[in-house]
Amino acid sequence: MEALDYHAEERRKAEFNLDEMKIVWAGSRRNYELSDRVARLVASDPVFRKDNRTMLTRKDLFKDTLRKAAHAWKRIIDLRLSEEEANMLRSYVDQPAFTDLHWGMFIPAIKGQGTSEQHEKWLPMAYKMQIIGCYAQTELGHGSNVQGLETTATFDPQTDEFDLHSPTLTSSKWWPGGLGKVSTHAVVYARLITGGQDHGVHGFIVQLRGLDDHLPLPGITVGDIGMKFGSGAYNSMDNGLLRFDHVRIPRNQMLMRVSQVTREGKFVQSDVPRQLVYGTMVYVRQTIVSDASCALARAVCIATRYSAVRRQFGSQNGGPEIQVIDYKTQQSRLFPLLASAYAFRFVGEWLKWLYTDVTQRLQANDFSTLPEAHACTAGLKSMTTSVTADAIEECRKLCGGHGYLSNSGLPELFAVYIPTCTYEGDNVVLLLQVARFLMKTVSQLGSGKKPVGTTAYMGRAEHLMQCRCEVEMAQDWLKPSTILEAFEARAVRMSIACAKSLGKFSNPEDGFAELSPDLVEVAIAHCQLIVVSKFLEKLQQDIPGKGVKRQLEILCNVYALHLLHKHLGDFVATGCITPNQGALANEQLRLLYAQVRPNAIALVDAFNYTDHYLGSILGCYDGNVYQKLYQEAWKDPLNDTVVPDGYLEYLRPILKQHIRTARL
Ligand SMILES: CCCCCCCCCC/C=C\C/C=C/C(=O)SCCNC(=O)CCNC(=O)[C@H](O)C(C)(C)COP(=O)(O)OP(=O)(O)OC[C@H]1O[C@@H](n2cnc3c(N)ncnc32)[C@H](O)[C@@H]1OP(=O)(O)O
Ligand SMILES: Cc1cc2nc3c(=O)[nH]c(=O)nc-3n(C[C@H](O)[C@H](O)[C@H](O)COP(=O)(O)OP(=O)(O)OC[C@H]3O[C@@H](n4cnc5c(N)ncnc54)[C@H](O)[C@@H]3O)c2cc1C
Repeated sequence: MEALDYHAEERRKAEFNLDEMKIVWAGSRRNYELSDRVARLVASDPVFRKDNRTMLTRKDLFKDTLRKAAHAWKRIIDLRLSEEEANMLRSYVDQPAFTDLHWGMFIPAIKGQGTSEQHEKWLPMAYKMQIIGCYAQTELGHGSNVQGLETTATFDPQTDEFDLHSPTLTSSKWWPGGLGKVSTHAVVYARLITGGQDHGVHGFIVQLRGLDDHLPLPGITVGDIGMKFGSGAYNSMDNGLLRFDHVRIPRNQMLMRVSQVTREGKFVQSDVPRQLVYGTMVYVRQTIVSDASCALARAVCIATRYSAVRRQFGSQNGGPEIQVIDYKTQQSRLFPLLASAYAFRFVGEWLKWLYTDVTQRLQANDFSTLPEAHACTAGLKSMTTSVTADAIEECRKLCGGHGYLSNSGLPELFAVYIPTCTYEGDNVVLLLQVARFLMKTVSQLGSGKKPVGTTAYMGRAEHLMQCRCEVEMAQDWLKPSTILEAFEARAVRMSIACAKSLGKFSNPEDGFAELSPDLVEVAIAHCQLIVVSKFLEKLQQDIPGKGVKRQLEILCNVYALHLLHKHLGDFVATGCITPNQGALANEQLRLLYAQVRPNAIALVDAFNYTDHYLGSILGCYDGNVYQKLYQEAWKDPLNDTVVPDGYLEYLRPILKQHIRTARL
């Protein structure tokens, strides 16, 4: 018997080859096959069930997380999964866990900041999970300002050890994931002090708990920081607190790739830039951009499928009502998000390439591209996560009342996702880093130093400052060079205007602080330009499959023109386009939405998400939403009994009070 599919008609409307689009989304046929296999493996395993987790108490949720992590590890070993497959498996399990920090930060910190001897000693144990580690940087009093950390690591030449100490309450480590209840070790960031001199913040490998009894080692106070936003969600993670009372570690546990302390206590700064101490954050920020496309795609998939099932108003002669996806307002809210998911996917792919390139250069002691890698990872992490967090909430609203039900999957997705705007660098703090980089680039324009990479367009500032947009008709906005020039001109004009305003301040730091809201806008304009330009570059590639490239062109235009419409004030105020050209862009945008419409369901099918991963009744593949909502309601614990617990104590006395009153 053929399976019921409420979206069958929608799927028939698609004008492109879905299988080929799935490959474009996955990045390659190999990636597609790997991720498809691993996603199905997770979806079919009852241990990885997650439909009940918002009902669990904190303790039960945490134990469930430990159980899933142990089971995932067993599957990884039994099936001899590669590191890449193992990462995929953990991400499809879709439950924040200590393993994210062990594999995602502890190991990368040792790899990036440790020496080869330190790699040999620590990495084999970490890879086998004989030790479990976390990344302990943030403190109660300082997160963004890493140079303000207070924990000290004082070298004692007598014993060849560091003495780790938390001198104040605010120096308590606070937030590290996996620290609270699980980690046996941590990479701890502390101020290095030798001979009474403070050498700034460095990383140290510190054992926290006994490997036999899991008890904190002497001098260490450790625990969980408490419940976080939402039910389920990030509460599966044991974000922790940590204090040191003169804890001793051997000298060779300082991560010594960037700087060293000799046996005599001499501090040696190598020719590696000190910013490499921040390298793990750069790595994770890069992964967060790709993850943003996944989270956004997930929310968009739910909202798109539901919008095709949901009908409201407009029934004629007793016929069906209108699918809400056919309302132009629904399209103008939903389709830019669909386009953004694809845009973030491609910029994420490019950022991964950039990161790999900078890593190879660093190994060869070429540090020239580090500032750009920092600016790109910081800026794109900030921009994509802010958009995604807002988009998840918009998708909830696009699903009307049912979007607010836990089983729509959207509330939990929102709750898990939003801290991404804060962790790995607060989004505003990161945009200010991008702005610094841009202002530095502008200040060097006259010096003969040619801007390269993502700021190469600034080298054409003279042209971009006075060019005029040539759009006369709506369809002129479909020309890639017209779009690109408008975004470049807007970014460079905003940058130069800010640089000029900064020049009016006698103290540049005062100027930077005063103008910081404008500088944030400049950074956003630059990041949007990067995303638009990488989408356009993607379209230069050979993309096989009937209609696939055409759909991507439509999505790219939607992405660019919706940004232009949203930030029309910037484009017009900087004289990049006229108000009339802005209106033509909006006209073209409406035409593009009509072209997306028949392909919308297939475009979200291309994400290839299993129903397990989506975790949403509204987004399920077959679209059988109402029956599933109805069945699911009866599974709620409140429906275990017809009359609720508490009726006799609390309800009945109120309901019966009129009898007593009447008797009085
Ligand atoms: C496939 C596997 C996937 C695994 C994924 C794992 C994902 C796991 C996710 C788990 C979930 C959550 C984990 C969360 C973890 C955390 O949150 S860890 C803590 C993160 N903390 C932060 O991000 C702090 C943010 N603050 C900073 O980064 C810095 O303090 C800040 C940059 C804001 C300022 O630093 P200063 O040293 O004061 O720098 P400044 O004076 O402004 O700049 C000096 C100079 O240095 C350059 N710079 C700064 N940062 C970097 C960098 N990271 N890399 C390179 N260069 C950097 C800066 O541009 C300046 O350069 P200039 O040329 O002198 O101007
Ligand atoms: C779920 C979660 C997981 C985490 N996991 C880890 C982990 O594993 N390891 C770890 O070490 N840390 C972790 N953290 C901590 C995280 O990295 C920090 O919270 C983050 O870097 C932000 O720092 P903060 O909390 O000090 O924010 P603050 O800097 O105090 O920010 C507060 C406000 O001040 C503003 N602000 C701050 N500085 C400036 C400035 N210079 N200019 C303008 N505005 C400014 C910010 O924009 C924000 O609005 C985690 C945090 C969360 C929420």
